[in-house]
Amino acid sequence: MDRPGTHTMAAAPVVISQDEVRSLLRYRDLIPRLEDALAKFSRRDSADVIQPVRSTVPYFGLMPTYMENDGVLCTKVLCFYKRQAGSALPSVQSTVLILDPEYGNVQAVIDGEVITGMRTAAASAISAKLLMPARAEVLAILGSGHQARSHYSVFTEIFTFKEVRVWSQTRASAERFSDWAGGAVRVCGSAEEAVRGADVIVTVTRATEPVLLGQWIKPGAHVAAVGACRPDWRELDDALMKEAVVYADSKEGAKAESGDIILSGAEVFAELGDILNGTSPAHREKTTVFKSLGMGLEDAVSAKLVFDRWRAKNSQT
Ligand SMILES: NC(=O)C1=CN([C@@H]2O[C@H](COP(=O)(O)OP(=O)(O)OC[C@H]3O[C@@H](n4cnc5c(N)ncnc54)[C@H](O)[C@@H]3O)[C@@H](O)[C@H]2O)C=CC1
Ligand SMILES: O=C(O)C1=NCCCC1
Repeated sequence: MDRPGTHTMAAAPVVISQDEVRSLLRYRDLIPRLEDALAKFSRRDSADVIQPVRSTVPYFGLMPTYMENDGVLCTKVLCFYKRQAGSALPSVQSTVLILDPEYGNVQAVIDGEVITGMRTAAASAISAKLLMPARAEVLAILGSGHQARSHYSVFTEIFTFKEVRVWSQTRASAERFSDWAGGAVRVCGSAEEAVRGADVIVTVTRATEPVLLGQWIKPGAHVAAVGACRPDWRELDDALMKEAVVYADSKEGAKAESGDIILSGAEVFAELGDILNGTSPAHREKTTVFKSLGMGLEDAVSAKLVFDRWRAKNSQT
């Protein structure tokens, strides 16, 4: 593409692999940037963030974000394809593109898997920082796949739990997860056993029917609900959705995509950004649910961090 007045070709995009993303992205850098971006999003100032609800056709989603004041133009493309039995591929495959906001050329093509794992877990960790009870001792994780691992990593990096429990569809997969975590995780035989008495519960399953029931939950617990991102899928039952104070990453996203919200008729009380802006209270003393759908904004912030680090590293050599 010719840049106005120069008649030179735009540089070819750089390709940043999954291993490079893993070496460049750190939760300690990502979390404060995500907090800042979520707060900006909730102020709804279009010069700060324009991020529509994900646009989808069967098996494919597009997640664009424009941050004029920060000079960020970005989109994630994601595909939900069936995996072959035994495949190590994730259920969702994604790529993040960074574009030059002035000229529109693609500057970087970045593998989306590590970004998706880390930014989703970081958003859940932010919800827990804001909403979990003051003395949180027990963490329960339902599900043992890709998101379970990133959630375990960030929750044990930034909080200190006395006990971490996992439940999964099969005992073997929960045991593999516990082995991966160095054996520090108690494998539970049922979801109920895992969540009874837990202070923080993370649901990271591909369930389409509720796996977490309100009757099992300790009053005041915090739930980060990450799966069930389709309008007819559930992870949480009506009792929990109606009893809890429900927060979301984006109210528009939650109302369009979350079966737990749409089918239970629960109200979204506030976004995480509203708490960060001080415009809505964090009801730590009550049972709370953070309904996470995932935002293009989170990918954009993560990808910018990766690209900035990549450029700094590669300009020195
Ligand atoms: N909120 C967000 O930003 C994001 C949400 N997701 C969602 O999070 C969930 C987990 O994603 P990954 O860890 O990448 O998937 P994964 O395929 O790696 O792991 C899924 C886990 O769910 C379990 N599972 C599958 N069906 C189940 C059922 N019927 N009942 C109970 N457990 C079941 C599997 O055994 C496995 O442990 C998915 O629903 C995915 O769509 C994924 C990325 C971002
Ligand atoms: O935000 C994402 O990325 C995803 N959200 C819902 C499920 C698929 C991936």
